[in-house]
Formats: sequence, C-alpha cells, structure tokens
Amino acid sequence: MASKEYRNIQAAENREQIEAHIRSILRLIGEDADREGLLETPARVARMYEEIFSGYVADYHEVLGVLFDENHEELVIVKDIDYFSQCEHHMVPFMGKVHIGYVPSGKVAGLSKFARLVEAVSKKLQLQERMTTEISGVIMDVLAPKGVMVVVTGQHLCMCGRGVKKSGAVTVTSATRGEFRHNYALRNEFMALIQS
Ligand SMILES: Nc1nc2c(ncn2[C@@H]2O[C@H](COP(=O)(O)OP(=O)(O)OP(=O)(O)O)[C@@H](O)[C@H]2O)c(=O)[nH]1
Ligand SMILES: [Zn+2]
Repeated sequence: MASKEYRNIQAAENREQIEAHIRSILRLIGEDADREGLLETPARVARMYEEIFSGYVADYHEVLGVLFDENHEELVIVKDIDYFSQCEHHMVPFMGKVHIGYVPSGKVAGLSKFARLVEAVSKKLQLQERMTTEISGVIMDVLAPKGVMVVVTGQHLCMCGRGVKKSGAVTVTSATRGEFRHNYALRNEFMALIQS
C-alpha cells in the first residue's frame, strides 16, 4: 500500500492533469477558456472529480467495519439511502435511493456502515445494475448472512436533457442472495416494508 505522502503527491499530479484536460475540453466545445467566469472552472472540476470518483480508492470490504455478534435472525432493513453516481456511458449523474434488507446469521454491522457502503460503491463510473450487484455481494462476503436483498431506484440524467429525453423515467434494479432467492414471503415482507 502506497504511503499517505505518496498518495498526496499522486493526487496533486492527477488534479493538475485533469485541470489541463478540462481547459482543452472548454476550448474544444467552443468556449473561451480564459474568460473570467471560466478561469477557476478546471480547478473546480478537478476537485469535484476527487469527490465524486472517490470510490476508486475505497476498499469495499473494510467499509462495513467492526461487526457485532448478535442473535437477531430476522429481517433488518436500511432503506431510502440516497446515492449520487455517474453513468459510465455518458459521464453524467444518475441518482436515487438504495434499500437494503438482510437476515443476519450471528453477526450484524453498524447501520451507518450500509450507507457508507452505498457511498463507496456509487462514487465511480457505474451502471445501476452493477452497483446493485456489488452492494449485495459485499454484504454477503463480509457478513455471511442468511440472505440479502437490495433494491435501487435511479433517475438517469443521460435520459433527461439529451437522447431520448424522458425525465420522468425511473429505473428499478434488484439483487437477491441466499434465502431471498426462494423465500417469496421474505421478499414480500421486504418489499412491503420499503414501501411503507
Ligand atoms: N443498463 C444500463 N444502461 C444504462 C445505464 N445508464 C445509462 N444507460 C444506457 O446506456 C445506453 C448507451 O447506449 P448507446 O446507444 O451506446 O449510446 P447513445 O447513442 O448515447 O444512446 P441514447 O441514450 O439512446 O441516445 C443508453 O441506452 C443509456 O440509457 C445503466 O445504469 N444501466
Ligand atoms: Zn448515460
């Protein structure tokens, strides 16, 4: 693992290069990159990229943190977790909510850690389907629960102001693992509770 100092130098170099590229893009789209309103824009975009693409440095498996031994073997749901991700086809945002349900098997994670996992997984170029699969996969790997179900809703800006221009369209994706695969009563309980 690279030292913190090395990572800071690397990050500063990356920011400088991104700034230069954004300046070129401004010119290529027909802007005057030297006009006053745009002078700071390349640096702002570079800083913003660090934030919205911070998922590339996150170790998903560490995000769930310390687990607690607990004999709760019923459904646990953390719902309505906001996310803001970037579509890998157009590099414009898509956003919505993530709902996570799992049935523990002796271990539970801190509730905030599920929201941290959503943050980590969404902060990179993504597909909604892959994000849904990755969230369920990490929870299965780390907590080894009896089952997990993840539902994600998303509004894709690449379908709003451009292309097909359907700003009301919402995409819903789901992933089921373990008991949720065949236990329809459990799925229905999860769906009823996330809609309540
Ligand atoms: N499956 C999936 N598709 C996505 C996601 N985000 C964006 N897309 C789609 O990716 C597709 C890319 O299609 P292309 O035909 O290569 O690109 P395009 O010509 O810009 O397509 P239009 O958006 O239809 O104008 C589009 O249909 C988008 O709606 C996502 O998270 N999952
Ligand atoms: Zn897109």
